[in-house]
Amino acid sequence: MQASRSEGASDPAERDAHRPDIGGDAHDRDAHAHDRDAHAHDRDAHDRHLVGPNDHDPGVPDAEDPGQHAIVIRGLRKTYRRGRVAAVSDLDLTVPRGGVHAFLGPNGSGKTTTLRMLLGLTRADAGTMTILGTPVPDGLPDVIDRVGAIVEQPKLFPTMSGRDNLVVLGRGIGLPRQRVDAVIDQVGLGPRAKDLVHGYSLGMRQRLAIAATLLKDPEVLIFDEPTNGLDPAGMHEVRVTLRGLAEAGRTVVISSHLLAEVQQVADTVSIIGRGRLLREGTVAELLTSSGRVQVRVRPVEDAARALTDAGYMVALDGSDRVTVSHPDAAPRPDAIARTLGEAGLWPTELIRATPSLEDVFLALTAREHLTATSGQGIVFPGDPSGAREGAA
Ligand SMILES: Nc1ncnc2c1ncn2[C@@H]1O[C@H](COP(=O)(O)OP(=O)(O)OP(=O)(O)O)[C@@H](O)[C@H]1O
Repeated sequence: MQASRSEGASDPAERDAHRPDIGGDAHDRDAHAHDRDAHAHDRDAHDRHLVGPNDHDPGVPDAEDPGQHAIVIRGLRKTYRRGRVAAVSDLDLTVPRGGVHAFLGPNGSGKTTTLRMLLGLTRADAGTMTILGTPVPDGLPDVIDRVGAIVEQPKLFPTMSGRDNLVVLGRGIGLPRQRVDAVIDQVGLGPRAKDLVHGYSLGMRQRLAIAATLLKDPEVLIFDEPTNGLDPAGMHEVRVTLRGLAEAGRTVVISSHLLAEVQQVADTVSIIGRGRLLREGTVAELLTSSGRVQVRVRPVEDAARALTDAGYMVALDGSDRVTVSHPDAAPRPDAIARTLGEAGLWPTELIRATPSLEDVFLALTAREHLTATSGQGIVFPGDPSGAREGAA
């Protein structure tokens, strides 16, 4: 594994101390040190947990054979500040082999913590994790050469050329120079490879970091927020690079909260909120199953009742419109019209609305947040799961 600054540190305490940007204030670091102590006490119990494939969920194919997936996580948990901050709570995650998988969640939802646990950079409190079928963190030495990752800002030497940076890294792990040229080509840095890194744009630096992870030709690539801080051109460069890597047969896992960006590059997605899985599937499935129909009808309350009685979910926004969704599949306008007609109600307008990934994400994560903080049933316009509570 290359290119992540922390990965060279083998002692867990030292690795955590290198964490530059999360919980970075002194207060948090102290709290974190306490956490480490507390966790050291129950490491035996923890190690018993992290020994192999999930055995709680026998019906799920990956539970039977995690080897058929790039990454399988079950029941993963991590708390900080002596249990007061739950960063990850019983998280389940399945990343298929091949393609780009986006790991999505709002700020603070536990993405980085999850990736760090997966890579052995911080310890889980409970749960099982496998990479390419190998239980981690115990089996990391067996699988580490098949994984490349960037979870923190990689260290590049700005006064050296991009190529020389890679030569130094390659030499350190005994790779021939030809391998450096190959990875430069793979990320499209060729024409600028001999320029000094301090003249590189952020997008070029990120592609250089990605090139460094490719030196050992890994099957699985894990990038935490790879387009963070990039301008649209930089994002485009990185997106093209990620797509190219996936098309060459690798599994690329990216964490992100840039939804429009992800929609253009990902094949599969998992969305988390407050450390829990909210939804996973292909981008196409997620968008199709989240389709809605907007119906203009009066009186809206009667329409909402008729539709919820028929198994639909309905959100009201105070106008004469209802937004209708269904738990299993996108609702059909003709079926909605029939249901309303049977109740003696006549819609004046039915518009099929296809959500963006951002709509799906916002609906899922907003509901998660507000339900957790208020404990009330809430109607979110367009949020299928919240809608029934409000309309019923
Ligand atoms: N070392 C730490 N000490 C204390 N709390 C922490 C530490 N690391 C993370 N947390 C807390 O755990 C939660 C999850 O953080 P994490 O960084 O994993 O989320 P994230 O989804 O990656 O967020 P972002 O998108 O902002 O990077 C947050 O509440 C965060 O403040």
